[in-house]
Amino acid sequence: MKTVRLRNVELGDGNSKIIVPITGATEEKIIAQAKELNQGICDLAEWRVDLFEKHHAVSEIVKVARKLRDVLGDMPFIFTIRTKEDGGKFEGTNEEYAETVSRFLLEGECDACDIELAKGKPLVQSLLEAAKSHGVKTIVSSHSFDKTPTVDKMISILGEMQSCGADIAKLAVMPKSIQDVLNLMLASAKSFENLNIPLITMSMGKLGSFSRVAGLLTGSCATFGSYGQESAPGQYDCRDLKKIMKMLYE
Ligand SMILES: O=C1C[C@@](O)(C(=O)O)C[C@@H](O)[C@@H]1O
Repeated sequence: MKTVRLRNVELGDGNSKIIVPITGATEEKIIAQAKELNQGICDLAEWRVDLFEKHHAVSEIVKVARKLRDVLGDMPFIFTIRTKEDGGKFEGTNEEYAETVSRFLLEGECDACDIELAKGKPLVQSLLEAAKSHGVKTIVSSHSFDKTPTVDKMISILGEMQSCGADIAKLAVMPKSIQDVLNLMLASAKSFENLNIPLITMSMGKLGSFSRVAGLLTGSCATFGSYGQESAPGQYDCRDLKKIMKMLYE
Protein backbone atom coordinates (compact mmCIF):
# COMPACT_ATOMS: atom_id res chain seq x y z
CA MET A 1 0.00 0.00 0.00
CA LYS A 2 1.35 3.36 -1.05
CA THR A 3 1.11 6.18 1.44
CA VAL A 4 0.52 9.78 0.37
CA ARG A 5 2.35 12.61 2.03
CA LEU A 6 0.74 16.04 2.24
CA ARG A 7 3.29 18.30 3.93
CA ASN A 8 3.97 16.60 7.27
CA VAL A 9 0.90 14.35 7.19
CA GLU A 10 1.20 10.79 5.92
CA LEU A 11 -2.11 9.39 4.68
CA GLY A 12 -2.43 5.61 4.67
CA ASP A 13 0.15 4.98 7.40
CA GLY A 14 -2.32 3.01 9.54
CA ASN A 15 -3.71 5.93 11.54
CA SER A 16 -6.89 7.76 10.68
CA LYS A 17 -6.40 11.49 10.14
CA ILE A 18 -9.02 14.13 10.91
CA ILE A 19 -10.02 16.52 8.13
CA VAL A 20 -12.14 19.56 8.91
CA PRO A 21 -14.03 21.29 6.08
CA ILE A 22 -13.89 25.09 6.00
CA THR A 23 -17.45 26.05 5.19
CA GLY A 24 -17.67 29.85 5.49
CA ALA A 25 -19.44 31.85 2.80
CA THR A 26 -17.34 34.99 3.11
CA GLU A 27 -13.60 35.57 3.10
CA GLU A 28 -13.81 36.85 6.66
CA LYS A 29 -15.55 33.71 7.90
CA ILE A 30 -13.26 31.40 5.95
CA ILE A 31 -10.12 32.97 7.41
CA ALA A 32 -11.59 33.09 10.92
CA GLN A 33 -12.43 29.38 10.74
CA ALA A 34 -8.96 28.55 9.42
CA LYS A 35 -7.36 30.40 12.34
CA GLU A 36 -9.28 28.22 14.76
CA LEU A 37 -8.32 25.02 12.99
CA ASN A 38 -4.71 25.87 13.41
CA GLN A 39 -4.92 25.08 17.13
CA GLY A 40 -4.27 21.35 16.86
CA ILE A 41 -7.89 20.23 16.54
CA CYS A 42 -7.38 18.45 13.21
CA ASP A 43 -4.68 17.14 10.87
CA LEU A 44 -5.85 18.61 7.58
CA ALA A 45 -8.25 21.25 6.34
CA GLU A 46 -10.53 21.00 3.33
CA TRP A 47 -11.68 24.25 1.79
CA ARG A 48 -15.19 23.73 0.40
CA VAL A 49 -14.86 26.36 -2.28
CA ASP A 50 -18.42 25.83 -3.53
CA LEU A 51 -19.71 27.25 -0.23
CA PHE A 52 -17.73 30.49 -0.80
CA GLU A 53 -20.08 33.18 -2.10
CA LYS A 54 -17.61 34.24 -4.82
CA HIS A 55 -16.78 30.78 -6.12
CA HIS A 56 -17.61 31.85 -9.68
CA ALA A 57 -14.57 34.14 -9.78
CA VAL A 58 -11.30 32.21 -9.89
CA SER A 59 -9.32 35.35 -9.05
CA GLU A 60 -11.30 35.65 -5.77
CA ILE A 61 -10.71 31.97 -5.00
CA VAL A 62 -6.98 32.36 -5.60
CA LYS A 63 -6.86 35.45 -3.37
CA VAL A 64 -8.58 33.69 -0.46
CA ALA A 65 -6.48 30.54 -0.96
CA ARG A 66 -3.28 32.59 -0.53
CA LYS A 67 -4.55 33.95 2.77
CA LEU A 68 -5.67 30.50 3.84
CA ARG A 69 -2.22 29.13 3.10
CA ASP A 70 -0.64 31.75 5.38
CA VAL A 71 -3.11 31.22 8.18
CA LEU A 72 -2.98 27.43 8.07
CA GLY A 73 0.81 27.45 8.36
CA ASP A 74 2.03 23.92 7.77
CA MET A 75 -1.38 22.27 7.91
CA PRO A 76 -2.15 20.66 4.52
CA PHE A 77 -5.20 21.91 2.72
CA ILE A 78 -7.44 20.23 0.20
CA PHE A 79 -9.17 22.23 -2.53
CA THR A 80 -12.71 20.96 -3.13
CA ILE A 81 -15.32 22.52 -5.36
CA ARG A 82 -18.29 20.20 -4.91
CA THR A 83 -20.85 20.24 -7.70
CA LYS A 84 -24.60 19.99 -7.28
CA GLU A 85 -24.69 16.44 -8.70
CA ASP A 86 -22.34 15.34 -5.90
CA GLY A 87 -24.18 17.22 -3.16
CA GLY A 88 -22.48 20.64 -3.36
CA LYS A 89 -23.36 24.19 -4.37
CA PHE A 90 -21.47 24.54 -7.66
CA GLU A 91 -24.08 24.64 -10.39
CA GLY A 92 -21.93 25.28 -13.47
CA THR A 93 -21.45 22.94 -16.42
CA ASN A 94 -18.76 20.26 -16.51
CA GLU A 95 -16.66 22.59 -18.65
CA GLU A 96 -16.99 25.38 -16.10
CA TYR A 97 -16.04 22.95 -13.33
CA ALA A 98 -12.94 21.86 -15.27
CA GLU A 99 -12.04 25.47 -16.06
CA THR A 100 -12.30 26.51 -12.38
CA VAL A 101 -10.22 23.59 -11.13
CA SER A 102 -7.56 23.86 -13.81
CA ARG A 103 -7.21 27.64 -13.48
CA PHE A 104 -6.92 27.26 -9.74
CA LEU A 105 -4.21 24.62 -10.17
CA LEU A 106 -2.34 27.03 -12.41
CA GLU A 107 -2.64 30.15 -10.29
CA GLY A 108 -3.46 28.98 -6.78
CA GLU A 109 -1.91 26.94 -4.02
CA CYS A 110 -3.15 23.80 -2.29
CA ASP A 111 -1.71 20.44 -1.27
CA ALA A 112 -4.42 18.19 -2.70
CA CYS A 113 -7.32 18.65 -5.04
CA ASP A 114 -10.66 16.82 -5.06
CA ILE A 115 -11.80 15.69 -8.51
CA GLU A 116 -15.24 14.15 -9.01
CA LEU A 117 -15.27 10.79 -10.77
CA ALA A 118 -18.75 11.44 -12.19
CA LYS A 119 -17.38 14.18 -14.44
CA GLY A 120 -16.23 11.45 -16.82
CA LYS A 121 -12.92 9.89 -17.73
CA PRO A 122 -11.50 12.48 -20.21
CA LEU A 123 -12.20 15.41 -17.90
CA VAL A 124 -10.98 13.56 -14.80
CA GLN A 125 -7.82 12.48 -16.56
CA SER A 126 -6.99 15.96 -17.81
CA LEU A 127 -7.45 17.40 -14.30
CA LEU A 128 -5.33 14.61 -12.82
CA GLU A 129 -2.55 15.50 -15.24
CA ALA A 130 -2.88 19.21 -14.48
CA ALA A 131 -2.66 18.50 -10.74
CA LYS A 132 0.37 16.25 -11.16
CA SER A 133 2.18 18.82 -13.25
CA HIS A 134 1.71 21.34 -10.42
CA GLY A 135 2.86 18.93 -7.71
CA VAL A 136 -0.67 18.68 -6.26
CA LYS A 137 -1.97 15.30 -5.01
CA THR A 138 -5.38 14.13 -6.16
CA ILE A 139 -8.41 12.75 -4.37
CA VAL A 140 -10.86 11.31 -6.85
CA SER A 141 -14.27 11.28 -5.20
CA SER A 142 -17.76 9.92 -5.65
CA HIS A 143 -20.89 10.79 -3.66
CA SER A 144 -24.22 9.10 -3.64
CA PHE A 145 -26.66 11.12 -1.53
CA ASP A 146 -29.73 9.04 -2.25
CA LYS A 147 -28.57 5.46 -1.82
CA THR A 148 -25.85 2.95 -1.10
CA PRO A 149 -24.85 1.03 -4.22
CA THR A 150 -24.19 -2.71 -3.99
CA VAL A 151 -20.93 -3.94 -2.49
CA ASP A 152 -19.66 -4.96 -5.94
CA LYS A 153 -20.53 -1.57 -7.42
CA MET A 154 -18.74 0.29 -4.61
CA ILE A 155 -15.67 -1.93 -5.05
CA SER A 156 -15.71 -1.19 -8.75
CA ILE A 157 -16.05 2.59 -8.18
CA LEU A 158 -13.02 2.59 -5.86
CA GLY A 159 -11.09 0.44 -8.35
CA GLU A 160 -11.92 2.84 -11.17
CA MET A 161 -10.51 5.72 -9.12
CA GLN A 162 -7.22 3.89 -8.73
CA SER A 163 -7.05 2.87 -12.37
CA CYS A 164 -7.60 6.41 -13.59
CA GLY A 165 -4.53 7.49 -11.59
CA ALA A 166 -5.89 8.99 -8.36
CA ASP A 167 -3.46 9.34 -5.45
CA ILE A 168 -6.38 8.79 -3.02
CA ALA A 169 -9.87 7.34 -3.62
CA LYS A 170 -12.87 8.71 -1.70
CA LEU A 171 -16.39 7.31 -1.56
CA ALA A 172 -19.36 8.73 0.39
CA VAL A 173 -22.77 7.04 0.24
CA MET A 174 -26.12 7.40 1.99
CA PRO A 175 -27.55 4.42 3.89
CA LYS A 176 -31.22 3.52 4.17
CA SER A 177 -30.58 0.57 6.49
CA ILE A 178 -28.00 -0.90 8.83
CA GLN A 179 -27.12 -3.35 6.06
CA ASP A 180 -26.19 -0.41 3.81
CA VAL A 181 -23.72 0.86 6.43
CA LEU A 182 -22.21 -2.62 6.75
CA ASN A 183 -22.05 -2.89 2.96
CA LEU A 184 -20.06 0.33 2.66
CA MET A 185 -17.70 -0.88 5.36
CA LEU A 186 -17.29 -4.26 3.66
CA ALA A 187 -16.65 -2.70 0.24
CA SER A 188 -14.06 -0.46 1.84
CA ALA A 189 -12.30 -3.28 3.72
CA LYS A 190 -12.18 -5.46 0.58
CA SER A 191 -10.87 -2.59 -1.53
CA PHE A 192 -8.27 -1.83 1.13
CA GLU A 193 -6.98 -5.39 0.72
CA ASN A 194 -6.88 -5.24 -3.06
CA LEU A 195 -5.98 -1.67 -4.01
CA ASN A 196 -2.70 0.06 -3.36
CA ILE A 197 -3.75 3.67 -2.85
CA PRO A 198 -5.16 5.13 0.40
CA LEU A 199 -8.96 5.19 0.71
CA ILE A 200 -11.36 7.54 2.46
CA THR A 201 -14.82 6.02 2.81
CA MET A 202 -17.92 6.90 4.74
CA SER A 203 -21.56 6.12 5.05
CA MET A 204 -23.35 9.43 5.64
CA GLY A 205 -26.23 10.50 7.89
CA LYS A 206 -26.81 9.58 11.54
CA LEU A 207 -26.94 5.87 10.78
CA GLY A 208 -23.72 5.99 8.80
CA SER A 209 -21.78 7.93 11.43
CA PHE A 210 -20.43 4.65 12.86
CA SER A 211 -18.46 4.18 9.66
CA ARG A 212 -16.72 7.52 10.22
CA VAL A 213 -14.77 6.13 13.17
CA ALA A 214 -14.25 2.64 11.78
CA GLY A 215 -11.11 3.31 9.73
CA LEU A 216 -9.24 0.58 11.61
CA LEU A 217 -11.75 -1.95 10.29
CA THR A 218 -12.41 -0.49 6.88
CA GLY A 219 -8.99 0.84 5.90
CA SER A 220 -10.28 4.41 5.62
CA CYS A 221 -7.23 6.61 6.18
CA ALA A 222 -9.08 9.78 7.15
CA THR A 223 -12.39 10.99 8.50
CA PHE A 224 -14.21 14.29 8.12
CA GLY A 225 -15.28 16.10 11.28
CA SER A 226 -17.12 19.39 11.58
CA TYR A 227 -16.10 22.58 13.29
CA GLY A 228 -19.30 24.59 13.39
CA GLN A 229 -21.36 23.88 10.28
CA GLU A 230 -21.06 20.31 8.96
CA SER A 231 -20.32 19.88 5.24
CA ALA A 232 -22.18 16.55 4.99
CA PRO A 233 -24.71 14.78 7.21
CA GLY A 234 -23.42 12.60 10.03
CA GLN A 235 -20.09 14.28 10.69
CA TYR A 236 -19.05 14.37 14.34
CA ASP A 237 -17.79 17.58 15.88
CA CYS A 238 -14.03 17.38 15.29
CA ARG A 239 -13.24 17.80 19.01
CA ASP A 240 -15.39 14.78 19.88
CA LEU A 241 -13.95 12.94 16.92
CA LYS A 242 -10.43 13.54 18.19
CA LYS A 243 -11.31 11.97 21.55
CA ILE A 244 -13.02 8.98 19.95
CA MET A 245 -10.17 8.37 17.52
CA LYS A 246 -7.64 8.60 20.35
CA MET A 247 -9.58 5.97 22.30
CA LEU A 248 -9.91 3.69 19.30
CA TYR A 249 -6.43 4.02 17.88
CA GLU A 250 -4.15 4.21 20.95
O1 LIG B 1 -16.11 14.22 0.10
C1 LIG B 1 -16.24 14.67 1.22
C2 LIG B 1 -16.78 13.85 2.29
C3 LIG B 1 -18.01 14.50 2.90
O2 LIG B 1 -19.06 14.46 1.95
C4 LIG B 1 -18.47 13.69 4.14
O3 LIG B 1 -19.42 12.94 4.01
O4 LIG B 1 -17.86 13.85 5.19
C5 LIG B 1 -17.70 15.94 3.29
C6 LIG B 1 -17.16 16.75 2.13
O5 LIG B 1 -16.83 18.06 2.57
C7 LIG B 1 -15.96 16.09 1.52
O6 LIG B 1 -15.56 16.76 0.36
